[in-house]
Amino acid sequence: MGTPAVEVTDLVKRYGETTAVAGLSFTAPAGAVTALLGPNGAGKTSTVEICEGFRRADAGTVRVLGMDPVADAARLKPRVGVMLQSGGVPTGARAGEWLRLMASFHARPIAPESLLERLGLASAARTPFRRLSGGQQQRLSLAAAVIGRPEAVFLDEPTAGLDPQARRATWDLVAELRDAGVAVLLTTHYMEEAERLADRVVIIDGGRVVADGSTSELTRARQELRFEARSGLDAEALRTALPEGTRVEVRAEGAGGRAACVVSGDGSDERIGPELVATVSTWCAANGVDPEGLRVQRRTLEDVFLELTGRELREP
Ligand SMILES: Nc1ncnc2c1ncn2[C@@H]1O[C@H](COP(=O)(O)OP(=O)(O)OP(=O)(O)O)[C@@H](O)[C@H]1O
Repeated sequence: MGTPAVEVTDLVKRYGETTAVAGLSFTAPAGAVTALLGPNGAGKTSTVEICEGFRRADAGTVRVLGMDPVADAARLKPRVGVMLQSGGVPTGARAGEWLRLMASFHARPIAPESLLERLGLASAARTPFRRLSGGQQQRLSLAAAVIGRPEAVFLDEPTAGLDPQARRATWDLVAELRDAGVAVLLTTHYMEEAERLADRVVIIDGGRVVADGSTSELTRARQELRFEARSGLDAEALRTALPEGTRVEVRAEGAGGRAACVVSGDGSDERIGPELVATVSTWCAANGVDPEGLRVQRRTLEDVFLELTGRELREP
């Protein structure tokens, strides 16, 4: 692989007393989706806005397509697409007119009508920005970011608050950009979004990278056995019935006072075999536990985040 499309090294950003970004490094290659995943306030937007040239770093370096986002802004502009969390479209601009205007700035734009169609905005083409719904505004900002066929695209929370259909349309468009060789850098606090869409996930917490890799590298493709049960499940008793080193974790689940039980191996073996499933089932039967939804599944990025930071990725 050649020079990464985006290269962030030891980035620091402070706002007065707050250190939003505390020495962050990662790269985003061309032809790949790189997701900055982290809870609210982790420093994702600050990082992306520095890459976009909208904010200056206090320390560290950022290179986009080999250039400095601030010093080389004029040269970068036609080659980079930016979708801001706040929209960035004048409130009176009509959706279709705005996209046609954006297209006119580029040598080889995507046809505005086809983008409106793709993103479910065709019927809103004549509607002023301020009268669009939040989700429509977001999709218009996405369309404006990609219309010039950029080499690198920055998308800040591209699907926050979108309905499932609009989210899927966004994901399909992002996957197409990636397949066309574009470097896509997006921020998200949706674990599913990072898992489904990203080739590379950079998990950020408190302005630092806590993990970086593909989803399967981060989860180490490790399996877990999970089930739900009435609260009061005796995790210790279950543990003693299982092979030595097997981990049993019981997490309180909000609804109905039920508990989620997670059984995982000792780290030497990443798979959950049928013997272990049988032993857990037998123990449940003998102890009057109804293991609802008993299943073997791969560890999720949510689990990885919890393990690394001791906190949930999602806000309660
Ligand atoms: N302009 C600003 N002035 C002061 N503090 C700021 C400013 N922008 C961000 N912060 C603070 O910096 C920290 C990181 O914010 P940032 O928006 O970069 O995180 P984030 O991961 O993108 O979160 P979110 O998903 O909520 O946007 C937060 O504590 C935030 O309150």
